[in-house]
Amino acid sequence: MTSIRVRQRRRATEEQSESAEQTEAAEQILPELEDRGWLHHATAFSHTSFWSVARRLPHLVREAVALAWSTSRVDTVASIGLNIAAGVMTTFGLLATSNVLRELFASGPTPDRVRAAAPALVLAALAVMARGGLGIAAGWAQARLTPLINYEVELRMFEATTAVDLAAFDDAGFAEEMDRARNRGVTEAASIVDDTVNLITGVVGVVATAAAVTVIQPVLLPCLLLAGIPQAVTAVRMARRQYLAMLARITRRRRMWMLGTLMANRHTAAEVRAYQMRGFLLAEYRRVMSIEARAQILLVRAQTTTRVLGASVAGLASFAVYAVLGGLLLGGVVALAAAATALLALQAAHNSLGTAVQATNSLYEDALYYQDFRDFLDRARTHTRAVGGEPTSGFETIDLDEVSLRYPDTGEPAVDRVSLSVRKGQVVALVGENGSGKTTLAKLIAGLYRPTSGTIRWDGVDTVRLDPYDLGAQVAVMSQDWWKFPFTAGQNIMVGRHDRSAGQSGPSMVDAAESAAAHEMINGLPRGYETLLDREFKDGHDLSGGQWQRLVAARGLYRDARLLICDEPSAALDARAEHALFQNLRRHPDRTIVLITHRLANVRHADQIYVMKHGRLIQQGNHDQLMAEGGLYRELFELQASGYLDVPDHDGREATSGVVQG
Ligand SMILES: Nc1ncnc2c1ncn2[C@@H]1O[C@H](COP(=O)(O)OP(=O)(O)OP(=O)(O)O)[C@@H](O)[C@H]1O
Repeated sequence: MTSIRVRQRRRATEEQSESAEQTEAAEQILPELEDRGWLHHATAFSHTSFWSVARRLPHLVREAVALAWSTSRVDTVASIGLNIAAGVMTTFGLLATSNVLRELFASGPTPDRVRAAAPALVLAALAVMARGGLGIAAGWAQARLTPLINYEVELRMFEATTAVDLAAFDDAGFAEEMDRARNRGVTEAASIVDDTVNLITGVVGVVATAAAVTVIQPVLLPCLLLAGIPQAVTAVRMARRQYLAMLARITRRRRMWMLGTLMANRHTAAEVRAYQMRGFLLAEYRRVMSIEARAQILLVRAQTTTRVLGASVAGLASFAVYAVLGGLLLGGVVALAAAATALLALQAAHNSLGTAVQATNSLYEDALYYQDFRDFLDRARTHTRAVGGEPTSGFETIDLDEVSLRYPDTGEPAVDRVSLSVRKGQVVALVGENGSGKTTLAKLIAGLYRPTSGTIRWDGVDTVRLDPYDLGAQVAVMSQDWWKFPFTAGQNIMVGRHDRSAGQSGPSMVDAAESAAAHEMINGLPRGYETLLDREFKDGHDLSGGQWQRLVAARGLYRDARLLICDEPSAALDARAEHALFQNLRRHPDRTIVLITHRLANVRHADQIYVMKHGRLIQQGNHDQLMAEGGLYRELFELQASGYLDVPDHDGREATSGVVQG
């Protein structure tokens, strides 16, 4: 027992010192944790001042109504119309109440006064009932709108995120805006409609009460306004503070979210354990969390101060209103019945004003978030290629002329003034050391990136002028960093050309899987092609890295495109699967292959090999020419071949792997 306790104590002490050390280390090595949110949002502050939002209020209301209208006309009309009708009932109710009080405060025997007040009493009761019923019906229509709007806006969001150019995702600002738009912007769309309907309800209530008060005694009207001002100012100030704090905190929150994902994720679980990263990650999380908690506490303190000030001023204003009313009563300006109704009206107005102020406040705050969503859509539009352009159904030659690409916020171009030609039916290889720009160049050829300078032409036509959809349809990319799509095995292949029509040519799903040495493997799965490939779902299954890569190859082949980009297509494949894949990637008159691989045996028979270094093309030719020429290609090839020299194959022949053959 004692030894267990000693061990536990020792472990706790070790954990503490470990965590303290790691916190210290994390503070030293992670300068990116500095709060840089302000930098990305320098422009966002232009739309957070009170007046800029106030000016936009009518526009926001219009936008909210338009959004609701486009989602459900009936519910929009019902939400607004029924609330207005409820407001009219409020006026009727107050006027009827005023009549009741006037009759009751009149002189004469009590039974006569009660009898005289009875019709007005019935009217007042009916008005109250009607107002209640209309309010409930309006609430129902309003509640029906919410889910419809949510789906509509989410759809707009994903229409934008899937349409933008790949390059947009290399821009940190874009990713951050997308997060903001997704996290709050989308959800606030339904809220701004809700807020708008509530605002209309509140305003109608105030107008209805004001109308009743004007009829009863116009002198009391300014009292209504006086009572509401402090309430409104406080609410608006608090909303703005909250939003500004949110902007300042967003970088930290993203960091926390990312750390949280690393710590609670099946995909990272093995590495986190293998490298014993737990302490490091927890210390990191604790560090960001403590900064975040401090920021939240500061916000709450500032908001409480604002609230205390607002409540004090509101108390004084109420006192002033009652004093004015008392003075008017004593001065004989208003009658007792009118004063009593005015008190009821003030109470009703206070409630309606409360609703309107609260709704304006929420609208103000939600609109700031919703604006993020709108800003994101605008920004996404600038990253989206225009639809249309010259149609294309293939190419004889693709020419790159002095093509460069520099990623955002980077010093050196990843691809630097590269000129080359790729002809239909050729097998072209891109070779070079890590980071030399092969993948970037392949993505340029595939049209996934647009060059920052230089031109890419398909049969002499600048690709900028070609229809991007048509162009994309001619290209298949077996990417180096593929994603494990959580679909069935069959769907994982079919998404390669999910829109293939019945009459369209191309290999069947099984043919594609066979060509990529994936068919047997898929058949061995519990439900064959129907097996769901995600362990996070019931009956889900996972594959090994090499099995996944076979599936990725099958998807690329199923796409049956004119231009096939293979970026390290066999990095995870065993020798047999690699051989089978390269047998199927053999030369085809209608298909051009751009192959990137570090296994140089696979490029020996390529028609043209381009050697890259630091983004530049430094050598080109076929294998024999490049070997004869000497230089980087020969150096890399010989280095790799030397690994096999002492291991002749069992027939004593020269060792080669499955290569792209003619
Ligand atoms: N999305 C990106 N944003 C910024 N820089 C990038 C991005 N992708 C790649 N780079 C940089 O561009 C350069 C070329 O990268 P690329 O992936 O094209 O090289 P590669 O030759 O394919 O490397 P490897 O053999 O390791 O796959 C590298 O310096 C890399 O750090």
